[in-house]
Amino acid sequence: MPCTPVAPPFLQIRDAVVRREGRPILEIGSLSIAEGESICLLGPNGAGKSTFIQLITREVLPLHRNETPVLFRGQERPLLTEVRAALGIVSSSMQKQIAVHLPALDVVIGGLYGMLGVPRRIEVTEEDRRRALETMEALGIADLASRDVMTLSTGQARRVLIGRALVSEPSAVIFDEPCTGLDPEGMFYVRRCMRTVAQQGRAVLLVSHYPEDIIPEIQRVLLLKDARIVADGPKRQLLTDAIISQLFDTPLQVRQKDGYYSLFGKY
Ligand SMILES: Nc1ncnc2c1ncn2[C@@H]1O[C@H](COP(=O)(O)OP(=O)(O)OP(=O)(O)O)[C@@H](O)[C@H]1O
Repeated sequence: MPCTPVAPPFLQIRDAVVRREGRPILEIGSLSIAEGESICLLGPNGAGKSTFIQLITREVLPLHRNETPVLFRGQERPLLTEVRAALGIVSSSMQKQIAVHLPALDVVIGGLYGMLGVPRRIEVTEEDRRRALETMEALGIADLASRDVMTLSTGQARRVLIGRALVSEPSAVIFDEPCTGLDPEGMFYVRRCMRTVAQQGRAVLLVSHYPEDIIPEIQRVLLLKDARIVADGPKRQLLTDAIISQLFDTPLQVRQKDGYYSLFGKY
């Protein structure tokens, strides 16, 4: 009987160590994320979350090993263009880089060219516009298309950035602390957009300090503390008072309702 080839993991990490100023700031023994799998990397400030993202995007390199520490779809030396095409990225720091008056649609179109806006040398096609508008429609933000991005609220601009990350149809989207700086309305819509991304069949790779960001579509949680993944498993097993209090070194209570989690201080 012919056997169906098994797809290699989207990401495989083995003995990856990143050192800065003489100390490890990230050490991952073994980790595998399947194609299409959504996860949340949860941890306190300084745990190594940004370094983890940069390891995936290949902006930082781990120490040399005989066996390549980071494999992308089974490849030891993938083309950077291939990695970037597969990954969309949304981060709050990106928003600070938007310092020009542009229609929100142009920011989304910029995602087709790996830029924040449309580069001058590029002639935008009708097809580009159609794709960008369709992406904005899917996220429920088509009404923002002609708005000057500098005049949008932080929450609206964050959703435009999600559109920018999605327009090139990546298979996975990294959400780097997507709700930082947002009011409850902004958080509501950003989390709803994350759900749309997951429901489109794309992997959501969420990095956050807050269990509140973990949308129901994410089942697997990785807890990062002091540069190491200290736990990796289903959220219902890891999002407990004892484990989360230990992760943040703070007395905390975790509550779950309708598939969402919330944190409360045990004052
Ligand atoms: N280039 C660098 N040189 C020295 N130390 C660094 C460098 N980059 C990061 N670090 C340190 O490595 C640790 C992990 O940093 P990282 O930014 O990955 O953490 P994080 O979990 O993303 O933090 P936060 O939640 O505050 O964004 C921190 O202690 C940070 O100060």
